[in-house]
Amino acid sequence: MRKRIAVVALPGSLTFLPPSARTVHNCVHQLSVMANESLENDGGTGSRNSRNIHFTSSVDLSTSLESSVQTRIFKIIVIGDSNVGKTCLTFRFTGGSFPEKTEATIGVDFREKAVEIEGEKIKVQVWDTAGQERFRKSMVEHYYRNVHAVVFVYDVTKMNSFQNLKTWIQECNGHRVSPTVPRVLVGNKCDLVSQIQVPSNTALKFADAHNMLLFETSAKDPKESQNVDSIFMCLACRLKAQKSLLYRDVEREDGRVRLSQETNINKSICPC
Ligand SMILES: Nc1nc2c(ncn2[C@@H]2O[C@H](COP(=O)(O)OP(=O)(O)OP(=O)(O)O)[C@@H](O)[C@H]2O)c(=O)[nH]1
Ligand SMILES: [Mg+2]
Repeated sequence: MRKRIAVVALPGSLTFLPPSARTVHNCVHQLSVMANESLENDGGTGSRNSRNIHFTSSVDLSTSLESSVQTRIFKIIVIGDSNVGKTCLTFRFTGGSFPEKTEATIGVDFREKAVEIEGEKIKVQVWDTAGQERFRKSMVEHYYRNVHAVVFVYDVTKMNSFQNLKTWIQECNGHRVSPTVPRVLVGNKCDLVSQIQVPSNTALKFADAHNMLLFETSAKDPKESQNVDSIFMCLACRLKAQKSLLYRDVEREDGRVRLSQETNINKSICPC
C-alpha cells in the first residue's frame, strides 16, 4: 500500500489532513481559494501560449507584477527532470485541469493563482521551469532569484528522475537558496500504478534526509486534484507564517482583510 498524504474534502470546505510523521509544524489556517487567476486564460486547452515567458531580464517580470502590488506574492519554483510532469502539476493547480497536450517547457512558464489564507489575499506565483538543460541554462539565475519556496518533482515511474534529485538539490543550493526556504518533494504520475519504480519508503527516506515533505500524486487523475492543491497551499501557509516576507499594502476593510464570498471553499487545516 503506498503511503500518501491524504486530502479530504468536506462539504463546503477544503480540508487538508497533515502527514502524521512528517508534520513540520502544526497550524490551522482559514483560507479561501478566491479565484483562479492564471495570468492569462488559455481557454483550458493547456497548450503553451502567451504566458510562456522566455524572458531575458527581470524587467519582463516586474511589468507583469505591476497589477499585483496590492497583495503579497509568493514565488514558488518547480524543478526536476524533463517529462516528470512539472507543467501538468502547475497547470492542475492554477488551471484546475490536466492539459491535453504539453511540449517541453522552454525557459519558464509563469502562472499565478490568488488564494486567501486567514483573511489575507495572497498570490501564489508558480514558476514552471524547463527540465531540459538546453532550455534552461540561460534562465537559471532568474529561477532562483528571490525564490520563496521550491518544489522538487520526480516521476514515480522513472527511477532516473528520482536519482537525479540530488543534482537538482545541488543546483538549488549552489544558487545560495537559504536552508530556511521551504522545499517539498513531489512524486508524480501515481496513476500509472503498474509502472511504479520508486518505492514510497525510499522516497520518504530521501525526503526526511533533506527535511522535505513528500507528496505522491498525479497531475492527471482528477481525484488527486486536491492533493496537488495541497502541495502549493502547504507552502503558501508556511510562507504566510513567515512574517518577514514582504507585505504589499494588503487590501483591508475596517482593519480586516475581507473574506471572499465567491467560493464555498473556506476553512482548512494546513497540511504542514
Ligand atoms: N500518466 C500521467 N502522465 C502525466 C502526468 N503528468 C504529466 N504527464 C505526462 O507526462 C508528459 C510530460 O509532462 P510535462 O508536464 O510536460 O513535463 P515537464 O516536467 O513539464 O517537462 P519539461 O517541460 O520538458 O521539463 C506529458 O505527456 C504529460 O501528459 C501524470 O500525473 N500521469
Ligand atoms: Mg514543462
